[in-house]
Amino acid sequence: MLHSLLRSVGTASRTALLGSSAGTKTILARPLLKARWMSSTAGKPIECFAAVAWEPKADYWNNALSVEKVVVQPPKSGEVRVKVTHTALCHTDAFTLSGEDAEGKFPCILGHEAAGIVESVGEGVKDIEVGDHVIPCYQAECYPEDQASDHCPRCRGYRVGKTNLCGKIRPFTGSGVMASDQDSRFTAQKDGSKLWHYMGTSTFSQYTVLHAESVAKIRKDAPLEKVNLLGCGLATGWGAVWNTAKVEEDSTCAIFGLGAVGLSVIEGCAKAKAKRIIAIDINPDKWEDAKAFGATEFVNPRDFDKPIQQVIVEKTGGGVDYSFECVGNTDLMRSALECTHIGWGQSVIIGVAGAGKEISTRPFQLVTGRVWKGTAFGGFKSRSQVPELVDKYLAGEVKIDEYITHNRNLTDINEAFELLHSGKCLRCVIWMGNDAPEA
Ligand SMILES: NC(=O)c1ccc[n+]([C@@H]2O[C@H](COP(=O)([O-])OP(=O)(O)OC[C@H]3O[C@@H](n4cnc5c(N)ncnc54)[C@H](O)[C@@H]3O)[C@@H](O)[C@H]2O)c1
Ligand SMILES: [Zn+2]
Ligand SMILES: [Zn+2]
Repeated sequence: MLHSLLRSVGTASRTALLGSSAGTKTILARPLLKARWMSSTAGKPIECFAAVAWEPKADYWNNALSVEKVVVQPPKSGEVRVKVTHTALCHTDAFTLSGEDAEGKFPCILGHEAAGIVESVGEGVKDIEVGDHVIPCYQAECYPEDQASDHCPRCRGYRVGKTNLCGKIRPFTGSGVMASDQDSRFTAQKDGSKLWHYMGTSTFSQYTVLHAESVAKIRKDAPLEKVNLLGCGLATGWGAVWNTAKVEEDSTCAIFGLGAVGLSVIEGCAKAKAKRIIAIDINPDKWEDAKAFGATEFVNPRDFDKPIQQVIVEKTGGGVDYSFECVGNTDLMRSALECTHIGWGQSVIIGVAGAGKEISTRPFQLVTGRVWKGTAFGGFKSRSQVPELVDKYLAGEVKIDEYITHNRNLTDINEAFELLHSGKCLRCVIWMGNDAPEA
């Protein structure tokens, strides 16, 4: 895999990607060079390497991305150009790459779980400076002045605090463009083709352009190769427990799906001092991980010849207080709702289902007091709360390292998708300078 990919990148490009070509020295993150290259690249297009998704591919794990040179335009008004140092792969990237995502727009540069360093800022950007360490956030958060005017109705007036789903730039991030001119900042170097942005982040590129609303500034002592995971999966799982469900001490919880998201839900439940944490997965190999993150018991639906909701209701004497669907399977969403307790049970949907899929249950389930909820980015406000999560990690209050099962170079990103697909990988961190530690 690695070899065929390197072949497709080509020898000259490969040398450049590894940092020994003068033309691409911007790729290097050496602190001594930083001040010089930052001032020399500001205001100019940057040529660098990115993993381009030219078209959707149902078998996304099979060499779907092309690592090649792209040109990244300077940031325009209200934008920030960031040197991406590390990015992880999330199942949402795989989902879009597979063609299941109705919003997927190709060709594009995927990626949304990353960290990096600000290279330059566009006009009018107030609180972000060159050299700042940042986490790109696919769920943007507008500024207080937007909330005081008509710029963001979702964050205005009596609605303040009701949701983290700020809408100010969502129409643009959802359609692969930047807000100021509704255009892209990326082109392919080989033929000038336009490449669309993805989720307002596009972190599978050594440089990316972000709306200032999507940039969470973090402290400089945080290891970028770890905290990049706070850009999506872990924040989502913890937030589903703490912000969306608000799990209480002594409660009973069921978690369906034990990938990184499900495991972070388990960690969140353990931190909330839940008494019983039931981990559910069709892959029995997941039990050891689940236990390490705080699960108290494991259930494999394939061990039973009755519906899993019935199994859980019987096991808990009436149902769980909280359940979380972390797979993206609409049948499982129903099971997750129906295994909660009559009167107060709450089920939170986290998994992203394929385009056109619908959920169903008997209305009686809701009439009798169960609550069906969903969460995006765990309800966290990104710019203001991601830095707090970084603090929590550095204070030893939450895990990150334990979710990182693999590290790979950008040239090996297709292998990373293969690992993700195999179920053997929780999170694989891509080192964008091709300097991943030996596996
Ligand atoms: N709502 C959000 O903001 C948000 C954020 C990040 C990820 N997601 C979504 O969360 C989901 C999980 O992400 P992940 O990265 O942890 O994925 P993952 O693929 O690593 O984990 C999924 C797990 O579900 C298990 N599974 C599959 N089918 C099952 C079944 N029928 N019953 C029980 N278990 C089953 C798999 O064995 C695997 O362990 C994805 O759908 C992803 O797109 C949502
Ligand atoms: Zn807003
Ligand atoms: Zn994600």
